[in-house]
Amino acid sequence: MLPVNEAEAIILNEAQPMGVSDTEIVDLWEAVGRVVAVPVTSRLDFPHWDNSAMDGYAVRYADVSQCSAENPAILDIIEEIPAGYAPQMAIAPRQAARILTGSMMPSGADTVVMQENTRTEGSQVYILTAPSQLGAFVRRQGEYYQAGAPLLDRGTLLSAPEIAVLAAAQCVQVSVFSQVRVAIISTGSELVSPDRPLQPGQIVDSNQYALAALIEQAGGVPLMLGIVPDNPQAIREAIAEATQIADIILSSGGVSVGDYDYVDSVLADLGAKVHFHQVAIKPGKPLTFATFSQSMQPEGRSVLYFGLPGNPVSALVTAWRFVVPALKKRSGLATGWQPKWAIARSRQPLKSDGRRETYLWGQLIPTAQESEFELATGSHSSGNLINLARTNALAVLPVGETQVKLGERVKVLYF
Ligand SMILES: Nc1nc2c(c(=O)[nH]1)N[C@H]1C(S)=C(S)[C@@H](COP(=O)(O)OP(=O)(O)OC[C@H]3O[C@@H](n4cnc5c(N)ncnc54)[C@H](O)[C@@H]3O)O[C@H]1N2
Ligand code: MOO
Ligand SMILES: [Mg+2]
Repeated sequence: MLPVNEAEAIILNEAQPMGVSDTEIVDLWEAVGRVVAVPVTSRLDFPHWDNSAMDGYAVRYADVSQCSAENPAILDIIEEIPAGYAPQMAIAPRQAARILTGSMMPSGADTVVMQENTRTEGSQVYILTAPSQLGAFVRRQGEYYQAGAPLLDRGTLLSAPEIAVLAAAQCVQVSVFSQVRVAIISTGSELVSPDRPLQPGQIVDSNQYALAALIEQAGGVPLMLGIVPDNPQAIREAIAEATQIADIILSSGGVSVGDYDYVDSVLADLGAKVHFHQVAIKPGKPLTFATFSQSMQPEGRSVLYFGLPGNPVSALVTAWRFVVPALKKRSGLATGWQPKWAIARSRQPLKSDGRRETYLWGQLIPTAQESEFELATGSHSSGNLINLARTNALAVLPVGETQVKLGERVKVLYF
């Protein structure tokens, strides 16, 4: 059986990032969660002009550098500069302007004295403390960013901080990679959608919803293709349709050794390259990974096919472990697409048969010292999805390791 890290290497090698032909322009307010496709520069310096970092007085350093409370510098206030106002007058020797935080510096002035270090009398200001240096409390034009320099690189994920940067730079439209489209197919003649009454022997198709939610959270667009019965022709049609509309295809069920497990044979029929169909992972051993190369994909990329096992926990665990990193890499992210790992102390003893890399679900709990792992209570059967609720992490026991004792460290995959 293929070790997990080898399966991961095969998948990530096939998950080639989006390229120049997969880009679109979106408005800034629609750009959150998207990935920068064309590096962004701005024509504006940041700050846009010299401005004050304090409420106080704009002065000439030479006038105030020697002053003190006993020997104040006395300056004429010639103008008041509130925020949003362009100064009209130049500051000459022994003059100052009243200035407020963020306001534009007047010409002639080079330093700001904070209000707390001054006293005013009529139209004069007494500077009681010499500024620490020339330029004190002045935010210089271009100090943080100079027009034309790279602002955001290709592959940057746009979240609140990056959106703030783009807004400040007046980039109201941004070129981003298209979102990865992920077709989701549930195979199984026993399945009914959650809105249908359940007949004896039927099972609710929870995988379609679980996987769609996961794809959406990972930044992809789920295309819910519904339930397909265990019938080779129906499965073939569904997969063939999916290859025309999706970058990644997920099916669940029908990949084990049962009489009605048709996914692998249909993939072979459709000319897919099947890279593997079993991985030494628990849960999730019957996992098929294939690629379609004769597709509508630009730049020679292939459509990735994941035949996930039908058991609800197996489907979700294998999607977390293998599908999400592949989707994120495919989406064009330059960094941060890899699985996230932590080391945590286990609050319970953990057990495995040691034969497959074993994933136990629970919660990663950050503490001020060391993170801790709280195992979900109840059965860790791959059919029990009920205790998956409120979990955010999987503790991993490698092949050959049969236990982690209470309080020992364990490697954790977290989301
Ligand atoms: N003789 C063997 N039997 C099984 C093996 C094996 O190695 N030898 N592997 C077991 C393991 S491990 C798993 S996992 C399952 C995987 O089976 P399939 O991928 O073929 O899935 P199905 O047989 O179609 O279904 C399994 C189970 O999951 C339920 N299911 C399926 N789809 C959904 C869905 N969309 N939503 C909710 N639940 C779903 C299905 O009803 C079954 O209960 O095979 C073992 N057997
Ligand atoms: O490994 Mo299966 O995926 O346990 O239930
Ligand atoms: Mg089966």
